[in-house]
Amino acid sequence: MTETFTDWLRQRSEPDWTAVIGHPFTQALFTGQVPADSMRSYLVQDFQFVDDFLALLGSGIAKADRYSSRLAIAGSVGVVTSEENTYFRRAFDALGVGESDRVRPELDEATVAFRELMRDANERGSYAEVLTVLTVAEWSYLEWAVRAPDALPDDFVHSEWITLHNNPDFQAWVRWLRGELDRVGAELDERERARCLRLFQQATRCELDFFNAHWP
Ligand SMILES: Cc1ncc(CO)c(N)n1
Repeated sequence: MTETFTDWLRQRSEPDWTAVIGHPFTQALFTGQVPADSMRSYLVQDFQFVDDFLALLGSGIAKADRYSSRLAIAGSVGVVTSEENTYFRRAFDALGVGESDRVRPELDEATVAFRELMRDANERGSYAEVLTVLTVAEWSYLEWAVRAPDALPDDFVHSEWITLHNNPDFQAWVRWLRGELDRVGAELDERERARCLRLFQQATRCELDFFNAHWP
């Protein structure tokens, strides 16, 4: 038996996990058929998600048990604050998103739930628990994005959201996150492993609710 900790977590988060990575929102994204209103509301909410996600990456850097791990997480901070940040700016310009919706939009229920989960992990979670939430967010996004066909939609708002989550660097980052959680998970006792599982399941549910909130 060579089931890794992250495989174990994912398998026990079905059927939600599979519902996330094959969500109709992502299928429509592949053909550029997410209606502009849905794409706008999704990205406005996601920009707020990314703010808390960035804070959680900071928490991971602080809690990591070694320098090489801090470096790996810091590399991802670089992407979120550069490529991904400029994507949001350009997409908001293209979609006509006003200043207040960029800075302080009214938050959906799904965004609030995810925010609370991330803030809790940030403030009270162990390194393993922080990694668990980061892993769900990144691994699930890689898994839907790798399902994209070779021919991407013309509109960069759609196509770049796919390629941001399906490129060699992002694949390597997710591979690192899983390996790191497998490494740290091997040291956990049963109670701590169970806490990670509950968090993994809750975060997966949050991902599903997040897509559902922007899909009819
Ligand atoms: C809701 C959500 N989950 C995961 C990601 C990937 O970090 C994202 N951008 N948004």
